Amino acid sequence: MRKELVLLAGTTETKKTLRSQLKSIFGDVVTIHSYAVEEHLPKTLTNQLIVYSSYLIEEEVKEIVRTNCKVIVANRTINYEYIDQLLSIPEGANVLYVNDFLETAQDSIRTLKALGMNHVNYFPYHPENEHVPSNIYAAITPGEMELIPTHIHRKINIGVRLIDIYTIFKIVEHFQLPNSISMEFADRYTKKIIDLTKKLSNESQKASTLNRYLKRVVDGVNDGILAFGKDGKITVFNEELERLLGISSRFAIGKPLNRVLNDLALMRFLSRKDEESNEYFTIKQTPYMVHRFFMKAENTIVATFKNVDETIDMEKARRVALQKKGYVSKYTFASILGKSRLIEETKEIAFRLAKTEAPILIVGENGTGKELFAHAIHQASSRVNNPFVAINFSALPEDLLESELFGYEDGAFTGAKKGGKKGLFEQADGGTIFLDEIGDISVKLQARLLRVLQEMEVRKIGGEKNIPINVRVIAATNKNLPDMIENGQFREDLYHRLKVLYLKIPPLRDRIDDIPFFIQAFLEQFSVNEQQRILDEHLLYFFKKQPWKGNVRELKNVLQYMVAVANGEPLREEHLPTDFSFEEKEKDEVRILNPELEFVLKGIYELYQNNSGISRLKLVEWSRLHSHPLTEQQLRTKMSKLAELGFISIGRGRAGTDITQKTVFYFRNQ
Ligand SMILES: Nc1ncnc2c1ncn2[C@@H]1O[C@H](COP(=O)(O)OP(=O)(O)OP(=O)(O)O)[C@@H](O)[C@H]1O
Repeated sequence: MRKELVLLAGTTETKKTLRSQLKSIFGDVVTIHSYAVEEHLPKTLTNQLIVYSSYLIEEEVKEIVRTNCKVIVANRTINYEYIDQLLSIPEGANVLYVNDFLETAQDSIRTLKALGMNHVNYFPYHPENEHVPSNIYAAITPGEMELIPTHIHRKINIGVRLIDIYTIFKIVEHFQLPNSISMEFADRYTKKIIDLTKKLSNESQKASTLNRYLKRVVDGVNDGILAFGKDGKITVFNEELERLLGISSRFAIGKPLNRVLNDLALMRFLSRKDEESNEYFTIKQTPYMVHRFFMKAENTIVATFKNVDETIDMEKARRVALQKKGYVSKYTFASILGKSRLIEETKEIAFRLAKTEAPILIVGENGTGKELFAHAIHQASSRVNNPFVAINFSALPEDLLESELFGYEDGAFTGAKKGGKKGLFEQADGGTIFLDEIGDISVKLQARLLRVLQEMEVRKIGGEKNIPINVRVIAATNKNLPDMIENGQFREDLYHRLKVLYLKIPPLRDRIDDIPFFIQAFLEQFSVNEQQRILDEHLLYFFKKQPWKGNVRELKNVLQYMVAVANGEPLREEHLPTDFSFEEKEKDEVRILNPELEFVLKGIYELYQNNSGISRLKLVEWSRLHSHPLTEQQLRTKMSKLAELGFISIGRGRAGTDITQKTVFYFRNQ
């Protein structure tokens, strides 16, 4: 399963740094392609997750980023690892902040101030800015050392600003990455923050504002965080830990661990000598995963406490809520039966399409399994943990469809539910919406649907604001949409929006090799005893000859019917449904057969039933035995007539002569 992300940055330096940051977080789970505007850009980017290093990039790349891409504009933050250098600048000094654009320089100054680094006066500087205030103590820059005016000697490189934790979470959410990745990242992030806290803990009074800021960050983390030195004295004890242990940080900080904690097992675990380990502990009836690691440089042990129930519950609650609404996909590729080359190929293609984000149009006759494929595609996609919402356009009246799809605001129309209603598009957010029987949708609704797909936004009926949505669209139809476009019944622009990717499900008659598998599977499901589980050869042969206009569904229904009427007996021809789609038509044609032809056909049918192979020589013999000898030549003429009437097929060479289902019906009805 390939997850890909395209990083677009302004400069090579930013590209490199952010790329390595992303790589360190996502490892091999997400493939990262990165480009810098100052180098070269790809021609177009379609259907991808794009991360802009800054909103300033947008203008420069908008020509190449297609609307079907999902764009995340990264929030950037000061690289914590370098920040302590700023503390060496004396209070009240003038500092030039150097960057390639005025906006990024101003932006960074804002971040620094927000971090509490406001003990100096900042002046933004970029290459087109001629004016450099006098009395500049130092120039700081996020990696743009060569842009610093030459007369300034004190240069501080604070490194390229990194992508912040919230942006990372957005990426994690987009790919629906497993919980463990976000947890691991949060842990690493926590570790960095603690690292910095430690670094600063011995700094002068000037650092106190920064420490206060960091305390806010450490406190804001959802896990309990504890740090203590080699001497056993606690140095970090965040708010979450206060809450979960019921001990105040004021009491804990500065005290030896054994005076604060009274859980012996936990104490022993925390004081272990190994570098890193995990263990579960129950604290006040709540299970926690405690992750402990050693920070060598600081000679400090750090432990994070994660509430296991909460993490699992959150995921469970989400799934239960989806299940309650029925918004989950039920089938995987394993549920799609069949061993024929055609179905194997179709599954293979579908599996590959599942890995992309683009809309898919599934085309196939009734009952071929289009819905089954839509479910399986969702299951194999990165959206598997999000809703799968299906709507059938042929099942609901027009006005209901509109409110179902888009929702409505309170009081949008008479009878509208109080408080309004979320539409299916909104409910499917983050997941997949399956638009079944798309060929049955009215022209008016087509226009509305088109707008939603173009903008990826919905507006509720009676609503005023557009709600952005993130859904993958899978549509299906048994209609010939190009013909409908020709006749003005279907919008061509909508067709192209839906048919970015295309999947054709073959009719059952084109994959008759699958019929025995289906029979076996369906009989296993329906039959009441062992003997019903095996279909006799003649019936199997007959089944293989059917045109199966209703495809797998029809086959399934026929078998279910036969089991019901057979009353526990083995299945026989007589149990076939009487209204079997083409039976009536066949009967009418059968009546025109003259006795001479019927005699020959009877011979052919008997040979077929005896499984002895059908040849003219055998028929000569058979006719003699039945007191009506015919010559080979006579048989040739009559057999061609029978073939013409569709009772038999005359193959060349080894293929030999065979009967058709018409013959089966002919004798069954006598
Ligand atoms: N390859 C398959 N393996 C197992 N069951 C199948 C397969 N194909 C179809 N079916 C079964 O046949 C029935 C019809 O399938 P499905 O509803 O997916 O078809 P469809 O093409 O969406 O039909 P329609 O166009 O009539 O809505 C279902 O009961 C489904 O389980």
